[in-house]
Amino acid sequence: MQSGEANQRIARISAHLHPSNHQMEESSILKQAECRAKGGAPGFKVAILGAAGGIGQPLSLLMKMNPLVSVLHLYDVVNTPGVTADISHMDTGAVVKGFLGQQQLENALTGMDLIIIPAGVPRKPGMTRDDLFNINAGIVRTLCEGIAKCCPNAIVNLISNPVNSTVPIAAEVFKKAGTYDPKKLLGVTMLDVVRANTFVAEVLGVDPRDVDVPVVGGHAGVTILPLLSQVKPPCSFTIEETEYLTKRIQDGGTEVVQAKAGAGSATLSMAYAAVKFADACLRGLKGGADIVECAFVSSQVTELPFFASKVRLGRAGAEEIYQLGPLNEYERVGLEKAKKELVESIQKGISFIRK
Ligand SMILES: NC(=O)c1ccc[n+]([C@@H]2O[C@H](COP(=O)([O-])OP(=O)(O)OC[C@H]3O[C@@H](n4cnc5c(N)ncnc54)[C@H](O)[C@@H]3O)[C@@H](O)[C@H]2O)c1
Ligand SMILES: O=C(O)C[C@H](O)C(=O)O
Repeated sequence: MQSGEANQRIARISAHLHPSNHQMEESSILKQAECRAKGGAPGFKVAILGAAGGIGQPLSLLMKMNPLVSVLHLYDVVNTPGVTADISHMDTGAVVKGFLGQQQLENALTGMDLIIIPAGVPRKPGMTRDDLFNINAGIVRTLCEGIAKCCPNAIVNLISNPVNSTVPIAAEVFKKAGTYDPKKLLGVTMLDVVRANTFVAEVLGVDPRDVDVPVVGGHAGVTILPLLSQVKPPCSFTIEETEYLTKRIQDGGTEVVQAKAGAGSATLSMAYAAVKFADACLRGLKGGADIVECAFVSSQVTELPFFASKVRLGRAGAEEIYQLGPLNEYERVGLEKAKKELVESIQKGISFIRK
């Protein structure tokens, strides 16, 4: 080998092993990923925005393991070189590519089928999710402006809190850009369902994988409304069990925030829930039948413009939104409380963009 050629090779390997933030675009990691992506296995292209965070990292890991994903774009304003280098070594099919900072957002988004957004600050003890509004509303707006421009047909899974307001914010951004498709904007409430399945299974003494609890309304405190009268397999609860379960499911996020004592909110169970939901969206995109999950979507199930309920996921996104079904008296009272808070959170999100 000529010495010039050898030096170039060494330089390439060195860039691969030690990509600095500034080298993100040029590093050989990304060049290799591009090469493989061209000839890669068929599958969906997924971007995670906020990929270096507490949720973002385990979510990126789990999406790299998903056989439906062929290309995985990891975007954040910090630390994506390290996360990308690390995850790209996993011997699974998806080709991983990292993007750092606002100037690389458009490249991160272009061509994507599904965007998952866990970007934003988490709660500390004593805070409500609404206390995150001032910071996270602006982050979600910027990211959604990018989506409207670069991948207006992508399905969006929005995790950033307060979901009851960030989903209306995203809808308004898309409306303003003329790209809004209500079927494709889904607020992720899957963690409430995951928790509800777990806690109900504990009370019943059964395997949580055999339990299905619909959780409707929204994603904050009393807006989280588990429909315990509709649990599958059919079962009944005493009033004490109903009160215990409803409160535990509604306060599940706070339980984790307090246990983490200032170090953030749920990340690992959230990454699990986000992947469960994203996988359902991808199976829907692929044309799978009978894929039904709960999500916070544009809705006519109640008089509110957005509401979480069971939706059927298909090629177009949330293709069908199911009615709530028969509620008992306890749930009817809970529904009224949920709607009272939801209407304000939704309006706050809408006003943030329309103001
Ligand atoms: N929907 C749910 O069920 C649910 C569950 C848990 C957490 N959350 C919410 O998810 C969000 C993230 O939580 P976390 O624990 O991962 O927080 P985190 O602080 O650990 O990570 C957030 C990441 O977002 C990144 N970020 C900040 N601004 C950004 C921008 N403009 N563009 C791209 N990335 C940006 C940060 O750099 C960071 O890496 C919080 O708002 C939290 O409340 C929602
Ligand atoms: O509770 C939080 O702040 C995070 C998230 O919404 C959750 O439910 O865990």
